[in-house]
Amino acid sequence: MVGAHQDLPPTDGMEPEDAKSTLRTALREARSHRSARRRAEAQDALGVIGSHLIKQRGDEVVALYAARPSEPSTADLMDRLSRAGVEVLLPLLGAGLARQWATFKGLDDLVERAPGRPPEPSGPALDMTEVSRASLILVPALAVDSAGCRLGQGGGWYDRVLTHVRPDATILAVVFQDEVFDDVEFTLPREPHDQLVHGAITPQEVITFTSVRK
Ligand SMILES: Nc1nc2c(c(=O)[nH]1)N(C=O)[C@@H](CNc1ccc(C(=O)N[C@@H](CCC(=O)O)C(=O)O)cc1)CN2
Ligand SMILES: Nc1ncnc2c1ncn2[C@@H]1O[C@H](COP(=O)(O)OP(=O)(O)OP(=O)(O)O)[C@@H](O)[C@H]1O
Repeated sequence: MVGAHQDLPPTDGMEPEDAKSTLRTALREARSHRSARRRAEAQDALGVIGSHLIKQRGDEVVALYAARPSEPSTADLMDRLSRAGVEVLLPLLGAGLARQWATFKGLDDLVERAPGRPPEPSGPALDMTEVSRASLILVPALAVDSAGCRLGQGGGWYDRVLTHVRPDATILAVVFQDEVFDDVEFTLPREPHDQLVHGAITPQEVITFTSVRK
């Protein structure tokens, strides 16, 4: 089910790159208005929904991300998963924006290397191809549509990394509920390099996009 979504500015006739940039500005602006209380509630709810899903699926290795303050917080989910013995892989950017992973070892181990950068685990660094060990990949996104198109932060980090997932892995975008769009009403701009996702997880529900084939 795809419910009510937020209103976005018109992007008709724009090149996909420009349309993406216009939409990112609007979506980031909307995120900046979420109160601390709503963010905390979303963190708890995502922890409950995500850990239930993963227990049900029986995933042993899950790729996730450590959230920046404006993103749906995965702190509770990472903590629950690692306590349940699930290996959680997190992006490790290092000094540059390297595409590597490292295993989550606890919330205390995460460090924000510079203001605005995602918190990172201490390592050791694992090659980006290690994502092929994960049966579930939860990716950050600003928005997603029901055709599986995901709008990210614009660095192309995930588009490159997702080329290494195993063919039977499930990829879900992590978004707030009003960032899920029904593609009949609104399609996100798509470029040839964009990797499709199979569904979305929000603090309210897990949504499977039936039209996206593995
Ligand atoms: N939590 C999280 N981790 C992620 C991603 C993401 O979207 N979210 N990525 C998805 O691709 C990759 C890297 N994304 C990055 C996103 C921002 C900056 C960064 O340093 N941004 C700004 C600060 C802007 C701000 O204040 O908001 C900077 O350049 O200073 C670096 C990497 C991998 N890890
Ligand atoms: N597989 C790829 N190989 C080379 N360049 C790529 C690849 N995927 C994406 N890029 C480049 O990365 C840039 C950003 O892509 P895009 O706007 O789709 O990012 P995004 O998916 O929103 O960001 P992110 O994945 O970091 O959240 C583009 O300029 C694109 O050319």
